Amino acid sequence: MIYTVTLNPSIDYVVHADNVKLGELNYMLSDLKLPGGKGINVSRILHELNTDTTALGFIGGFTGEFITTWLSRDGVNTDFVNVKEDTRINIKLKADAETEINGKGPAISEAEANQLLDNVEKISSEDMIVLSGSMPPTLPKDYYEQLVKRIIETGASFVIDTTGDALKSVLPYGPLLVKPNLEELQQLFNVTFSTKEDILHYGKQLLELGAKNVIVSMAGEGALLFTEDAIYQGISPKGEVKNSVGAGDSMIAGFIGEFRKTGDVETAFKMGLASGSATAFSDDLAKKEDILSLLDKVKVTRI
Ligand SMILES: Nc1ncnc2c1ncn2[C@@H]1O[C@H](COP(=O)(O)OP(=O)(O)OP(=O)(O)O)[C@@H](O)[C@H]1O
Ligand SMILES: O=P(O)(O)OC[C@@]1(O)O[C@H](CO)[C@@H](O)[C@@H]1O
Repeated sequence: MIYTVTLNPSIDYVVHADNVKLGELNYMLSDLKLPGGKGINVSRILHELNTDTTALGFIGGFTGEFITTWLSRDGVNTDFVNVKEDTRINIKLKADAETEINGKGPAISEAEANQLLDNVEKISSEDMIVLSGSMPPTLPKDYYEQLVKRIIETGASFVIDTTGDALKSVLPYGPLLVKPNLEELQQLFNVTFSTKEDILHYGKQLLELGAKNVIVSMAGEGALLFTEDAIYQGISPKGEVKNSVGAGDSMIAGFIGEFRKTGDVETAFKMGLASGSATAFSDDLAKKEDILSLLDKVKVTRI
């Protein structure tokens, strides 16, 4: 089983509008409400690719109910800790450019936080767990590290997709995969990249700090995969971008789902690239047939 943990799920409110003017009344062209949050997106794609998955995390209120109803209707297993306050709503504005306004998230009580820590202890050494996204503000700063310590004790492997100190603090525990995008990698090391060599240097740094595999995702420019043996460059197919929200999560799902089946990083990377692009080319997350149809168009070379 691949578990995912979303500490801060969301309803993603996708709004299409033309010529948005701040300070004036604007009308939407169309809108769409989707279940969101990085781990939930990973579970949705894993399920789409017929991999067993259960989404864990905190869920609350009418917004939380929207998410659980949607996931159960789609057949995605969940085992959330119910919290008192409402799950957040994140705005994804599609106008001339893509603009995102993410909520902070609900307050999580100590008892609720402890319940999730206890729940992750129940997974087995055969399982894998993906920890993704931001933390609601009331959780202790070291909450990801607390989770990882419990996971390590079970013998399960873990993947983490978060940013800043929370990511840095768990690298020594040996995550199977981390996947910063370019901006997140620059922020992590407080640097600005000017050459490809810079990206290669800091990607390798993440391996040195403890990650077993690193993907640096670069949106339409594809991605780089760093393993202990080699570095691979992945080129994404071109297409019409409809909604790139969740492209990174889809990439993680494609990679780990395939890696668990084949143990082969190159095949897994291809599935990750195809899944990321297929989501960028869809309004919602990608469908299985879209992912598979892009597989032949993805190029991976060892550099
Ligand atoms: N415009 C695009 N065209 C083709 N493929 C894309 C595009 N945007 C994203 N992808 C694919 O998805 C992968 C992940 O995208 P990206 O680097 O934007 O991740 P991210 O910043 O983590 O995204 P998000 O936070 O929205 O999930 C890319 O490496 C690429 O394979
Ligand atoms: O605020 P976070 O937790 O960093 O990111 C949350 C989020 O932007 O990430 C997903 C896309 O990756 C969306 O479904 C969701 O709205």
